[in-house]
Amino acid sequence: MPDTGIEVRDLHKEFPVRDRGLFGPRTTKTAVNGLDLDIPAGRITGLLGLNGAGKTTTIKILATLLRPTSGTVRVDDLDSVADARAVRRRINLIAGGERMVYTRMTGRENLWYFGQLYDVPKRELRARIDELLSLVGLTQAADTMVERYSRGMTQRLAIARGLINDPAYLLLDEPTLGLDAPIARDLRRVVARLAAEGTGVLLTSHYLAEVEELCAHVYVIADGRHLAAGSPAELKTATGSLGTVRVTVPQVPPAVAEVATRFGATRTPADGGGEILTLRSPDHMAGPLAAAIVGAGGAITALEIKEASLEDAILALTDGTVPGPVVLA
Ligand SMILES: Nc1ncnc2c1ncn2[C@@H]1O[C@H](COP(=O)(O)OP(=O)(O)OP(=O)(O)O)[C@@H](O)[C@H]1O
Repeated sequence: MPDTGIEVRDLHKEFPVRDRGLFGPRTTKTAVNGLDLDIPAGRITGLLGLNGAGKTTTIKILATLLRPTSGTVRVDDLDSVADARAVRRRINLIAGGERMVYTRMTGRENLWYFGQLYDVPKRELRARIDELLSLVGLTQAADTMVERYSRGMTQRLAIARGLINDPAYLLLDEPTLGLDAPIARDLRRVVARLAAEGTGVLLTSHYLAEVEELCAHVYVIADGRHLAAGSPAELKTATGSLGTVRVTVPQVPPAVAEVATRFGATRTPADGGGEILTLRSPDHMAGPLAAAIVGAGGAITALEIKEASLEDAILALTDGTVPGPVVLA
């Protein structure tokens, strides 16, 4: 089967809801409103948006847990509604914060059970379970009932469960939610390695640093609609998100004050004496500012550059500062 990726076209999902409580009039809530997404093999694709933007609904449709109201999802050219069984073999879902394993079974029993659900051949399954338990650091706790696991251990088991069928496509909905920093870092490494080996990954996360570290391409959605797409760097450029350059100087003679004014830098007293000149600007302005200060006879005691973050870009997009949709090449 060719690895053509996951192709989402004009996806819509409406939920029937009742306004004003149980006996109110029936209406519909549109959670996903015409999305197009491409999740190719071997790439980590991000899906970002504020609370209620439609991310979880989209991921659940891709995982075949929900049926779309209209539109199509094709996984390696298989239709996710008509060929749902075959699609399920090729995908898996890891959702942080949701109970995805059985507490009245051991870790190993859980993986055995889910492996059988995915039709993993028994002789392969035994070896794969050992491999996955070791990968998520649960070898010692393999035969302990999950109800005795800590939250982090349960989440690690959910990660192993998500990999049990060696999925071609991995859907990650807040996968590091509630994980300790070292375990979250290990998970990011595993995900990066899987993608490098050809797995297609879709990631939603509120930790934008994680998205920035992992994702080659990011879709930003709001109210179930497309708002912007591109690499984290492209999104930052498109929204004009600025970094911060901070230069500490021991004193500000008139020529240096004039440089600060010319660059539009703000001046604040530094803790250990002197002043800090702060410039909100693209990162590449640090060099010219420092050179101008030295050229004006000033001295520099510290120089700090903070790059623009993806968080700034997403905030700019979702608070309406940048009128969407933003079109990138
Ligand atoms: N079963 C449902 N019935 C009615 N409305 C729903 C249902 N599931 C989701 N919604 C609504 O659809 C919209 C999208 O929800 P969804 O959970 O997909 O958003 P999200 O982007 O994942 O948000 P979050 O970041 O908070 O997880 C929300 O307004 C939500 O209230």
